[in-house]
Amino acid sequence: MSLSLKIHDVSVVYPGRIPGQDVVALSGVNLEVVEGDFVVALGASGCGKTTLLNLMSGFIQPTTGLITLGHYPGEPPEQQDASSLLRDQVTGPGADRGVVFQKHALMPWLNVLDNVCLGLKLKGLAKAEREERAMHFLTLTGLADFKHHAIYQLSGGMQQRVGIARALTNDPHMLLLDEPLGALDALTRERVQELILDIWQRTRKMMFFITHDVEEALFMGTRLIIMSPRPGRITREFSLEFGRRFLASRDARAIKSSSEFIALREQVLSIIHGDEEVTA
Ligand SMILES: Nc1ncnc2c1ncn2[C@@H]1O[C@H](COP(=O)(O)OP(=O)(O)OP(=O)(O)O)[C@@H](O)[C@H]1O
Repeated sequence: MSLSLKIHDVSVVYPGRIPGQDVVALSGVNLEVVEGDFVVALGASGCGKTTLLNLMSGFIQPTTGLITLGHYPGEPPEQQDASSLLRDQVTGPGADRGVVFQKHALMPWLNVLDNVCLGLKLKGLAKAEREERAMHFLTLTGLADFKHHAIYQLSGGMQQRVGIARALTNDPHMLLLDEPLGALDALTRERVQELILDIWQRTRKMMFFITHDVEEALFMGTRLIIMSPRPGRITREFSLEFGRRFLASRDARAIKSSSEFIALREQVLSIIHGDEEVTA
C-alpha cells in the first residue's frame, strides 16, 4: 500500500464581484500523486494551477468533489468505502504537506536558523531538538554556514533555499511548490533546480511543482500535467525521464540540449501557446 494524494472530480468556483459572473477556476479535475512522483504543472495564466495547489495544501476547499491523502490498496475511488474516503479527506493545512511560495514568505526579523525553526517552535519542540532538526535541513540546502545571517543578507536563491529548508522541517510527505524559482536569475535557478532534484532523490517526498518555464518543467518532473483555462482543467499528461537522467549523469547541459528534450519542449510550447491564443 503506498501513500497517495487524490483529487476526485473536483471543481472550484470563486464568487464573482457581480452576481452571475462566478469564476469556474477548476472543473472536472482528477489527479493522483503517489510516492516517488514529481508532478509538474504547466499552463497558460489563469488555468487554475495555484488553485489546484491551494486545494492540495488545504488552504481552500473544493466547491464539488474531494481530496484525500492516505494509503490505498490501489482500487479506484468508486470502489473505496465512503468511511475511508471521509477519514482521509483533506480538510485543511497539515504538517504532512509543506508549501514553498514564489516569494519566500520568511520573517525578516528572525535570522535564518530561527526562520527554519519557527514551525517547530509553534509545535512545542524543545530548543535543542528543533535546532538539531533545522540544522539538518540547512545543511541539506547548503546553508549551514549562514544560520546566524539576517534574511536581508541573503541572495534571492539563498532565501528560497531557506524557504525549502523550512518546508522540510516538519518532514512532510509532500512538498507543494508554487513557482518557487520564478524570481531567480538563470544561473541560480539552475542550481536550485538541481538542489530540489537532489532533495527529492534523497527524501523521496511527493512533489507538486508549478512553473511557467517549459524547460524547467521537463527537466524537473517525472510527470508533466498541462492545464488549460476556462474552465481550468488538466488536458494533457506526459511522463518524463530527464530529471532521473540528470541525477544519474549530473550533466544538465547535455540533457537540455538533447534532440529528445528539444522536441518535447517544442510540442509542449505549441500546446500552451495554442491555449494562450484562444483565451487572449
Ligand atoms: N480568490 C479568488 N477570487 C476570485 N477569483 C479567483 C481567486 N483566485 C483565483 N481566481 C481566478 O481563478 C482563475 C484561476 O486562478 P489561479 O491563480 O489558480 O490560476 P494560475 O494558473 O495559477 O494563474 P497564474 O499562472 O497567472 O498564476 C483565474 O481566472 C483567477 O482570476
